[in-house]
Amino acid sequence: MKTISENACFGGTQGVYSHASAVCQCDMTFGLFLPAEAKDGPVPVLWYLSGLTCTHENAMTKAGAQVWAAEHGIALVFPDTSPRGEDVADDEAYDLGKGAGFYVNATQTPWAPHFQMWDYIAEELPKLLGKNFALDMERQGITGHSMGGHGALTLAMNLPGRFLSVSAFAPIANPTASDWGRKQLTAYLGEETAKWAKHDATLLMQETDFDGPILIDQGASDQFLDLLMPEALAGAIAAKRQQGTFRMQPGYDHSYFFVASFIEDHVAFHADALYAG
Ligand SMILES: N[C@@H](CCC(=O)N[C@@H](CS)C(=O)NCC(=O)O)C(=O)O
Repeated sequence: MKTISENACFGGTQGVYSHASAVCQCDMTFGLFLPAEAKDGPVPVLWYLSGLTCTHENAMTKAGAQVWAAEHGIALVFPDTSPRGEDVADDEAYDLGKGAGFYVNATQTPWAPHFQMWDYIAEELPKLLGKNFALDMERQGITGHSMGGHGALTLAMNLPGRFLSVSAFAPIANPTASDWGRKQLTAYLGEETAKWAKHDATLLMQETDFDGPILIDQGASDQFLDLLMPEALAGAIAAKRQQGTFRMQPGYDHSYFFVASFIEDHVAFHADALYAG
């Protein structure tokens, strides 16, 4: 693992690190905010998965999460959204290939050799983090924006027991029924739609064992609302009688100004779950 940068931040440290990823077969970069408390022992962890076109950097510099993480003594992880490098396949469209890994393990050509973002986030990066930093991996929460909200919800629901809480900002909520989903799931996983189901938060909600709290914020003026399909997930949450809060926020669009406006609530929501008991 290589340290790219470390900056003092709200009494803690905002770091950027890179490492050779065995599952993605390339070098991967991630951001990690450690609060001051990490100097004295392991602290709880909140994952932040980013959306289309993002690297590890967008949320780290634009969401304003560190001040609240410092207040609650929680670490923040900002992973990249896809494999990187010259030999990694890409597409001309911004919503496929680099910056658009969709948090799945690709099985199809030309994506399969590097696009293993599910295993990267679920397996490889947590092991690396637990080994190298003062993090309490028994106390993890996960959040994300747009494609990252989809990643956060599907990881939490597929890995019951791993995350004590899950939240999302404008998640891609029903990708198997949306052009933000069908295109990428076909490209990465193939045309057999049965293989897509574990990557759809709305479908998973009907059968999940995840019993932690869920918080979802959605901007009512989001320019991508029809692609995100929040009403499908809201309906599934209600139908399941899942513990959860869904908030439609009038006037807010899809940007980081929206994320930054509600990140305080999300960090506090996760802190409640991570410090409970
Ligand atoms: N490529 C499109 C959409 C990309 C987009 O809105 N990406 C969101 C996540 S889905 C984002 O966080 N972009 C990076 C940023 O705002 O820093 C555009 O540029 O309008």
